[in-house]
Amino acid sequence: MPQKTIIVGIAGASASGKSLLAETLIKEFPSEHVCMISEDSYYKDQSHLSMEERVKTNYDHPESMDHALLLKHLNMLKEGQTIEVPEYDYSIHNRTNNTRRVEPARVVIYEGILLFVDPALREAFDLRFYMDTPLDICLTRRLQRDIISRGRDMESVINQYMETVRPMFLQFIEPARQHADLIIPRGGKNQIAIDLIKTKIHSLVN
Ligand SMILES: Nc1ncnc2c1ncn2[C@@H]1O[C@H](COP(=O)(O)OP(=O)(O)O)[C@@H](O)[C@H]1O
Ligand SMILES: Nc1ccn([C@@H]2O[C@H](COP(=O)(O)O)[C@@H](O)[C@H]2O)c(=O)n1
Repeated sequence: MPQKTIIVGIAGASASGKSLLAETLIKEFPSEHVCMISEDSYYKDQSHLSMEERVKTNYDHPESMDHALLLKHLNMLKEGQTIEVPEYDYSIHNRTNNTRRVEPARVVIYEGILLFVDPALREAFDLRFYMDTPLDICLTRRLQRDIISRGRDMESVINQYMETVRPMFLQFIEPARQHADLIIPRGGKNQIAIDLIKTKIHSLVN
């Protein structure tokens, strides 16, 4: 009988530590059995827009995501098929022409801000985790990260935060925490949460 694929979803505010938790979990399992996919890879294609227009997109609204493609790929992985995940480049606010090949794995960990908003998508996860990190810490981390790694300056990060990131967090992301199976405080370095999740995933896999 083919082995079941366990699909894990990690949601929470931007820079709340979702990627760090996913990366930490991956290290806890043999690499060939676990893979990680970021919801950000599924931002809608914006090739038809100018750079000036792309900057104005609300990247924290569910409409900015191609969740239909994400769900299609998720189901393909469940069926044992290989997928080509779009590669995203934050500096051009768009997908590149490249894709990343992801082979079927025993455990697939998705991380993203809006994973639990759409009912059809959130139901696809076997386990749902929500990172409960205070917003001031998220903003501080986001400022550092976006300036160092995503080609932004302080003014643009703060403007975007006030105009879309914070309002969309309050409207969509925070209300969706009610759908999580486990709320994780103190971010991706919470060793007790990591141990609990590891044990649960092991019990589902074996
Ligand atoms: N518990 C933590 N303590 C210190 N730094 C952290 C912690 N969690 C995340 N970070 C740092 O904050 C930044 C954002 O974390 P990340 O995991 O990328 O967030 P997300 O995926 O939720 O956007 C990264 O630079 C990461 O190294
Ligand atoms: N072109 C883009 C696309 C996305 N963002 C921001 O990324 C955040 C989600 O990614 P995390 O790793 O922080 O979870 C989201 O809050 C978007 O505002 C962007 O700035 N530019």
